[in-house]
Amino acid sequence: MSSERYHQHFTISWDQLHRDVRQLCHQLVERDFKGIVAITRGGLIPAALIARELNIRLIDTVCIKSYDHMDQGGLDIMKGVDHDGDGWLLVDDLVDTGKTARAVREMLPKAHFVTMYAKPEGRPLVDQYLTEVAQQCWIQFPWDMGIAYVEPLADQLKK
Ligand SMILES: O=P(O)(O)OC[C@H]1O[C@H](OP(=O)(O)OP(=O)(O)O)[C@H](O)[C@@H]1O
Ligand SMILES: O=c1[nH]c(=O)c2nc[nH]c2[nH]1
Ligand SMILES: [Mg+2]
Repeated sequence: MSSERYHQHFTISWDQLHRDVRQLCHQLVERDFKGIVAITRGGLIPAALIARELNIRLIDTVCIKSYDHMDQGGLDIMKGVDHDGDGWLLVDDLVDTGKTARAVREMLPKAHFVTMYAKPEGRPLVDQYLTEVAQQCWIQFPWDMGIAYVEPLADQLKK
């Protein structure tokens, strides 16, 4: 699937992400997890912050790739885990079409699956998420951005 389906950007700063993780953790803190399984690479960042909030030290990964920037290709699963997820917290940054989530759910059917952000197509595949984002929005994460100079509007208009 190609990038043409994304018509808007939903930009998330490091501050916003950190606040969102803490908010999601309020809904998780009463539960007792054996550990976290992070879905690389996007899930690693929220997983590290969640681990700090919930005081979890045991962290494993499912290593999987679906997108080349905005273009979705075939799923490439490089590493799985050797259990069904019972008692584990499964973390990804977002669910979009649900293709990644579906594959990981098959591997870990008993895990409690959370994402920070969820688009409508993929939302039914996760147990919990914090914020819903429109399907046509590309979520722009802070690790994919940098601080850059922006020309004053008046100068831009002179061109
Ligand atoms: O619901 P889907 O349509 O499957 O999309 C969601 C997945 O896509 C992104 O990962 P990506 O494959 O881009 O790899 P990355 O985490 O290494 O950036 C994102 O981190 C999710 O894992
Ligand atoms: O950074 C990202 N933003 C998105 O909206 C998205 N959807 C799938 N994969 C994604 N990666
Ligand atoms: Mg990912």
